[in-house]
Amino acid sequence: MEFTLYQTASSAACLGVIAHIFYFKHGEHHRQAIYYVGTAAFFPWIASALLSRYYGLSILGAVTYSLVTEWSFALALYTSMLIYRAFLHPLRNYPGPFMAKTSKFWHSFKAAKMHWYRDVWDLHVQYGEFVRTGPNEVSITDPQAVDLIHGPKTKCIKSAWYDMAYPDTSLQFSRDKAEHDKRRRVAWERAFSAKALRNYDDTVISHADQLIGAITKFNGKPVNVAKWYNYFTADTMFSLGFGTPVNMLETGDDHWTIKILQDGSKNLAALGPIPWILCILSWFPFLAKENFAAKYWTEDQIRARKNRVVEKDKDLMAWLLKPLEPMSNSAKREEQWLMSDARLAIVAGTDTSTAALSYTSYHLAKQPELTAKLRKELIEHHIDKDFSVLRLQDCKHLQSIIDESMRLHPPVPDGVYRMTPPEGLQIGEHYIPPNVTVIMPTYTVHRSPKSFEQPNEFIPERWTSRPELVKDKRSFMPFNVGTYSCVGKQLALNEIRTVLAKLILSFDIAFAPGEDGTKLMEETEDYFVLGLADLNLVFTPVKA
Ligand code: HEM
Repeated sequence: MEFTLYQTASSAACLGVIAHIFYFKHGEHHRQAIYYVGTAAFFPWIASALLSRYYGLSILGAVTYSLVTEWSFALALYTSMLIYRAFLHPLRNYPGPFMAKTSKFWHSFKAAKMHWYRDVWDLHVQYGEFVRTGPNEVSITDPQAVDLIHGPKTKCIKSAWYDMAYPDTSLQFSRDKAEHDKRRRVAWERAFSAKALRNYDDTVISHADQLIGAITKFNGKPVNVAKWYNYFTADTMFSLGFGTPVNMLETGDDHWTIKILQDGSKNLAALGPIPWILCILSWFPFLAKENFAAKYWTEDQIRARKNRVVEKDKDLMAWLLKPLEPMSNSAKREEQWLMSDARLAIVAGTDTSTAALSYTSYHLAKQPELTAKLRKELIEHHIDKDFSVLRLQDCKHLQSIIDESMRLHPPVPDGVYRMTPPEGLQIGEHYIPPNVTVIMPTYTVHRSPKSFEQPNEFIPERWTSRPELVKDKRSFMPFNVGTYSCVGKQLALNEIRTVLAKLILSFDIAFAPGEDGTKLMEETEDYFVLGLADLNLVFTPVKA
């Protein structure tokens, strides 16, 4: 061999630095991660075979040269990357924990503890409104960033986080703006038009009545509402999504698919910050056997729904099955959109509304006088005599209590990940360079003293008679705002208002003995949506 081991290692190390500076430092690489890992796994053995065949090295010598080459390359590449991220990166002057600047593993490690939104809150208390939470990521609580990042005219797009299901896609996970806007227009917005929503009222009301029936049967004994609200939202979303409920309200038990979907979301919480790992794992479906079982089960339900005649436009699936225009020329791709959007409806529409209902009920139990006030309002609007989902939206106090609960406890507390456009983003005095992930952490934004007076206090009147307590309304965004905002918002509000109105008209609501809501506040898990801890309440029938 003409080169010494030392010369080989030095050359490989130089190549590693060059690879970082001229290739890996630019653009996105997570989708190709499987090829890099494959190359790293096979390179030493192929190189060893070539070296022993053409350079006459012994097997041991060839393997040594190959491994030294690979490891020197990798070590230099990672060292170059770490030095760049820590000291030379355009975000180097943004404050944040040192470990966060060097690797997303730091975020992943923290997120695995399932309290990420509170960790981010602590970071903002320590570092201010702009915090570097990753090598290429800034978390922002400044209200003037809302329009720039999320508003209708924003040039920001969805970040690499949305590739966690790649190559599978759905409305929420589509990163291609034109494709996303088309899918939203041809299917989802029609499914949630004011007219379409009225067709879902009967389903919402009938599941709400089932819930009230189930709670009545508890006869004053404690009810874990976090669980029962989840039965309601899941049954409603399965009824609207697939045209048939999963009967959780009837059996009083979790359906296995809901449990798997929730467990799957938990695993994604820890790995979501590192999309390249998820892209690699997607090549090994046997690692997520249960998730695939749930996926195939939901796909069977959709096929069954396709063959079932349902009263005209009575469910959401009716609209997903007949988009205004196809998304592509391929029938296989159309089928993929249908399947993933139907799954999205279930995931997006259950845990979120469950959280909103549970936290609002927590506040009702904490301040019993609120229930009496709301009951009076409902009676004034004749909701007790002539129940109407539509007219519930005129009940301003009810809405203020829902809004104030969602302000203090947003069901998607982490916020959503966006990427700055090629020209970067100027937010006041702060310039964020191009292709940087930006996130507005909803929980922290909702409690910003810059936007709300007494930000940590539950004061529903800030949404009615005391508007001076809202200093910057842009900061209130539980459903997010702009092009990518929640398309199911009105359905969610209809569900939440209906259940609350029916409960308030039927029961007085109080904490169960030994309950004060601490568990809900302290032990609820954050995995992008919330995995709620128990909340035990007692419901006493209202005297006629
Ligand atoms: C209180 C309840 C709810 C809250 C707080 C909520 C919140 C959100 C948020 C913050 C987003 C943005 C996610 C992102 O950009 O990654 C979103 C998107 C979405 N939500 Fe909701 N949601 C709720 C209920 C629902 C319901 C009942 C549905 C019905 C299917 C639904 C369907 C969707 C869909 C399809 C998207 C994707 C929209 C898009 O990317 O264009 N959500 N939601």
